[in-house]
Amino acid sequence: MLTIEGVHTYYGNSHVLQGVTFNVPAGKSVALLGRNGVGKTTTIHSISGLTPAKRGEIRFLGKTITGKTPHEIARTGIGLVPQGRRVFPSLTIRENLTMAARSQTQDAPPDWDLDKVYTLFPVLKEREKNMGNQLSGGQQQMLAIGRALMTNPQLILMDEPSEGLAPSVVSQVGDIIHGLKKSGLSILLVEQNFHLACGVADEVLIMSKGQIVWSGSPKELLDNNEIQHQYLGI
Ligand SMILES: Nc1ncnc2c1ncn2[C@@H]1O[C@H](COP(=O)(O)OP(=O)(O)OP(=O)(O)O)[C@@H](O)[C@H]1O
Repeated sequence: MLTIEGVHTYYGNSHVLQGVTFNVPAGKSVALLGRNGVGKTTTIHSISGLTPAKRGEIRFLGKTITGKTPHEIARTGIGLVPQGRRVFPSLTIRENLTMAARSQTQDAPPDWDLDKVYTLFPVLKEREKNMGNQLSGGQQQMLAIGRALMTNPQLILMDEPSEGLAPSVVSQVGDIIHGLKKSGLSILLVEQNFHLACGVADEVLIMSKGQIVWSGSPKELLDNNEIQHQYLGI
């Protein structure tokens, strides 16, 4: 579904992604792990066009998306749940959601609409007139996920959804990700929370210094103390 091949991305002269290659198969969830600053967010931003790749190719559903604008890439069916949620603080919950609404094709009714997002996250319905900045961290995360779903994506990119959340809320986020997977969405998840990532992923990738240095199943990683220690500091 998503293919990343030999991607190199820079910030000015700083060569951050140094030949990143991996796939996200349709209907699967892939977790991208690694220490701080190795290039995980830059990978997400290269896919979504926010920090375009300088070399290499990114294909989605068989079409090249490298070189397209973030808006064009979103319209191909890639939803982004950004690091830090990026909820609009001075818009209501409802406005945060409806401003993202987009149907997949002009003729077909959208899979995700306000009602369906409210069914998934009833607390957002209860608080729909509240401003974005009046939500707890967990509720803001639900809003960020709901906003991405309103674009009717086929693939969702999630950048550290557990960041700054209490452990009970982190397990709720894990349940939400499981639910999204069940609904047929493909997921690329960047996480610092090793156990959350291993609990929801079909495949785990480890990044170090701008390259993928290990890949395997969550079980293979859980059984491999050396890799955990070397690349994740566990
Ligand atoms: N806007 C920017 N300008 C310059 N350098 C940047 C910028 N954003 C990130 N970097 C640098 O690029 C490298 C990779 O950063 P990136 O945010 O992709 O890492 P990460 O693996 O997501 O880390 P974290 O877990 O801390 O978010 C780091 O050295 C970082 O300092």
